[in-house]
Amino acid sequence: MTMQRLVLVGIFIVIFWSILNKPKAKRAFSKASKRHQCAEPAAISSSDPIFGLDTVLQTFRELKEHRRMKSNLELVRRYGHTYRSFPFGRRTVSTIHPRNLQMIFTDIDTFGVAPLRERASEPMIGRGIVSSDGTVWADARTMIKPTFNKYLIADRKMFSTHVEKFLQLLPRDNSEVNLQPLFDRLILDASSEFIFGESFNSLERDFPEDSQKFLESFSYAQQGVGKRVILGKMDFLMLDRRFWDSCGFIREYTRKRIERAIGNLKENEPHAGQKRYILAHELVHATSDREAMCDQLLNMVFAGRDTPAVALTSVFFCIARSPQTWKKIREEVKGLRDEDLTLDRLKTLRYVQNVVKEAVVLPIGGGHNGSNPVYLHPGDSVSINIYSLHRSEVYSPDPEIFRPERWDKIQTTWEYLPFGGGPRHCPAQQLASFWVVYTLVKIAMVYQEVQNCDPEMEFIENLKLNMESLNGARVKLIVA
Ligand code: HEM
Repeated sequence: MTMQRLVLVGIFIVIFWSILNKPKAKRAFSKASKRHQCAEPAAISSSDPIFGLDTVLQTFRELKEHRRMKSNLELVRRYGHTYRSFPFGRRTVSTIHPRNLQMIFTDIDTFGVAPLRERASEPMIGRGIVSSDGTVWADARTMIKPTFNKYLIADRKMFSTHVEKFLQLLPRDNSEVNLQPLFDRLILDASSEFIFGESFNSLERDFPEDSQKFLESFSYAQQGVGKRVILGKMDFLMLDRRFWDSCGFIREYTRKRIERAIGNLKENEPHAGQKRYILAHELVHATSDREAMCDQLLNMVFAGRDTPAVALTSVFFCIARSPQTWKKIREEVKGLRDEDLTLDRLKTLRYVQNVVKEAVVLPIGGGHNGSNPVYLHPGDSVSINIYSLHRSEVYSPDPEIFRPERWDKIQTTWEYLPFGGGPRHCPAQQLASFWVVYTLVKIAMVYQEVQNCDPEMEFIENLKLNMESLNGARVKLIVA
């Protein structure tokens, strides 16, 4: 038999086998579905029920018009807490029901992140704690988690140095300032020092050009990864040279930083029991593979470069529209001295903590009862929308109003997940919360009033991978 014939026979067998097996698989699923008394969730209306191209195009349109999250919330209000759609013909079940969330966040062997994240983000951050499942994730998690706690205890002073530089850049003449780019720089400097051992020094006047280029490339590539997640296997449709150039630059720059960090390893030997916890140095003990190190460190930058800055900007966006809140914060921080600002002391500032909870991801959500289970097929996408979860009216009657006092009464479990949950919850939760609360308190110790300067009162979303305020937080800070 010729080679051509062999190939044709092969193709024929594969097609025949899949036709034969499809009804079998379907039957197995429908049997299992019946056994569990499953029912299909509502399907969102679509003019293309096979390929769902209208759903995909609508997603891109909503992203461009800065209303993707708002539209998601509208879908929840129209279809309920769980519904399905078919972008590119792939069955996607979206849910915000706390019982479903508990299962999804806890059972990480069944609900992996790699099928969605690994392919989309590989050109930028390779494989690591954020993008992968299985042993790649488990090894990285085991190595990284203790570093966060040790670092938090040992090196709190480092953060206060960056905050002092940040405070120097705030106007003292009651003029308008957009806090967003300044928060971005603060968090970039703090997180780069923790990750590489040397800060990118973006708060200094002479912000090095290559650090600046790294930052720009990182933001651009992050947006590209967001688009690639939506496109899935159709990512070849994203013809964007700048995305690939940005990824190339980011990786090259990180390799150089790793070499420098390794060069500085000796200087970081503990002096009198004092040790600085630097992630790159911890990694050197775990692996000698430079590309694996590059992947792990970039995964960390991906997760931590701007998340606390986004939280701080949201806090000030809300405070600027709520003068009462600032008065109460000032009342609570009255009399505090710099040396009081320890992790434990900051945890006792109940009102300040409530403000952060309320603003980081506004109010909270809750579940509808009595719905049937949903049967999931292998390969289905399961999508969780934390924005909609935290705005569900069932748990709290006025979810869109900024009201930190609600946290005096609310106890949450799987209804409030700003740091995720289960085995993959954010390992930097304590550190990031400390950075946010510390910065807020330091500003409140200097300024007696925060006035809004933004003519737009509504929050307009800017969805990159995180959601941030499109207009930042434009305020006047009035010196006490
Ligand atoms: C207010 C700031 C922050 C928020 C709200 C936040 C939130 C989250 C959330 C929701 C997740 C789970 C994501 C998912 O798997 O879908 C996560 C994971 C993660 N975060 Fe954070 N994060 C913050 C700051 C940071 C910082 C500063 C770092 C590092 C310096 C960091 C490192 C990580 C890592 C490595 C993961 C992946 C954990 C894993 O998959 O095992 N985060 N974070």
